[in-house]
Parts: sequence; C-alpha cells; structure tokens
Amino acid sequence: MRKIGLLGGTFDPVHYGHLLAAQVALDGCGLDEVWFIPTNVPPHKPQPGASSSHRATMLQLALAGNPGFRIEDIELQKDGTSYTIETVTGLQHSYPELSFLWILGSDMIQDLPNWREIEQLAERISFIGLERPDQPSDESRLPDFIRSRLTRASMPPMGLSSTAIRRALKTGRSVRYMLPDPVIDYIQRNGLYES
Ligand SMILES: Nc1ncnc2c1ncn2[C@@H]1O[C@H](COP(=O)(O)OP(=O)(O)OP(=O)(O)O)[C@@H](O)[C@H]1O
Ligand SMILES: O=C(O)c1ccc[n+]([C@@H]2O[C@H](COP(=O)([O-])O)[C@@H](O)[C@H]2O)c1
Repeated sequence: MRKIGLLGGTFDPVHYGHLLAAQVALDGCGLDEVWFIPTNVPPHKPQPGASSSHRATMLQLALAGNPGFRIEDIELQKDGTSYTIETVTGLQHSYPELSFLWILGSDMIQDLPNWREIEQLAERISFIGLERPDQPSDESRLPDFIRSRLTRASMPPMGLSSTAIRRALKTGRSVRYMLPDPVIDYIQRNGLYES
C-alpha cells in the first residue's frame, strides 16, 4: 500500500519549517508522498490573515519542483471549520487503496487530546510528530490511545513560525531565508500582511 503523509496547516504563510517537516517525514518514515492540506477555517486559532486563495497560491509556489509534494484542497472545497476527522474520513473514502499518516509539530501533538472525535481519529490514522524548538511536547501527558499511534521523526530544530513571519512583515523586517523567494515576491506583490 502506498503511504501518504498529510500535513495540515493554515500556511499563513507557508515557511521552511513546514517544508523541512514534510521532507524529513517523507524520507524518515518511508512515505511515498506528502500532501499539504490548507485549512479553510482552523479549529483552534483565529481566522487566517490571508485569504484561502492567497494561502493556496503561496503553497503552490513553495511546493513547485518537488515531485514528492502536492496540495490537497479538500478542506478549501468546504465551508466552515476544517476538522481533521472529516478530512481523514473523506480521503480514506476517496482513496481506499492508500494508507494515510498525519504529520504534525509538537505544538499540535500537545493539542491532540482536544481535537474533535480524537478517539475515532486515532483509530483511523497514526501520527508522525516533529519537535519544534520553542514548543517541546511531553508525551507522558498524552493518553495511551494517542501515544500508541505516535511515531517521532527527527528534524533539525527550526524555530520558524508563520506568526513570527507575519510580525516581521508588518514591521518591515526582512524575512529572507525564512520562506522561499517566490513566496516572498508574491507577498510583496499582493501587499499581504502589511497591516
Ligand atoms: N518550524 C516548525 N517545525 C516543525 N513543525 C512545524 C513548524 N512550523 C509549523 N509546523 C507544523 O506544521 C503544521 C501547520 O502549521 P501552521 O500552518 O499552523 O504554522 P505555524 O507556523 O504554527 O503558524 P502560526 O504561527 O500562524 O500558528 C502544524 O502541525 C505545525 O506544528
Ligand atoms: O480536528 C480538530 O479538532 C483540529 C484541531 C486543531 C488543529 N487541527 C488541524 O491541525 C492542523 C494544524 O493546525 P494549525 O492550527 O496549526 O494550522 C490543521 O490541519 C488543523 O485543521 C485539527
């Protein structure tokens, strides 16, 4: 069965932390591909600063040239909040021949017990967790049913976040080398994150 890693996120904007996380999961966990899933409305954070269409275009620019990466727009096709249980159920229904794993950083690992229908989600899919330097996760605090479905992939710690990038852009500081140049050009051409 082909193994597909799913990296869900707001990608507001996409940055090298996302891209490296996807690449180490691909290489380290024997995945065939990683699909990036931009949320419509994220469940546990404020509305994104950029529209769905801008976030999807930035993602497209960032993924160009990597045959192992692609965008899956299932969440953008639906109105309202994007719950992972619905996304995973939908993808497993559409692609019964594929095996899916959900990739997430340590901030989200800590948050898993609060996700919608997490027991059912953990029965459907296992998780690949990556440490973020600023947000260490304590696995011993996770319930057994999540811990038993969690594999770690090791990643050179990258203290990048979309929040820090939006803040830098707002105050006119450079974001060079934090995200791909074509994405920076797109942000500037479209005047994103200025206010
Ligand atoms: N630097 C990073 N290292 C490892 N994982 C990351 C990193 N940045 C984001 N991720 C993971 O990628 C997924 C999508 O993240 P998201 O799009 O919310 O980015 P973010 O940088 O956390 O955004 P924001 O700062 O707006 O909250 C999440 O699982 C998150 O934990
Ligand atoms: O399904 C849930 O309850 C749930 C709660 C929080 C986050 N998620 C998913 O986790 C991914 C990363 O979330 P975020 O907030 O860091 O963009 C994204 O795909 C979200 O839809 C999902």
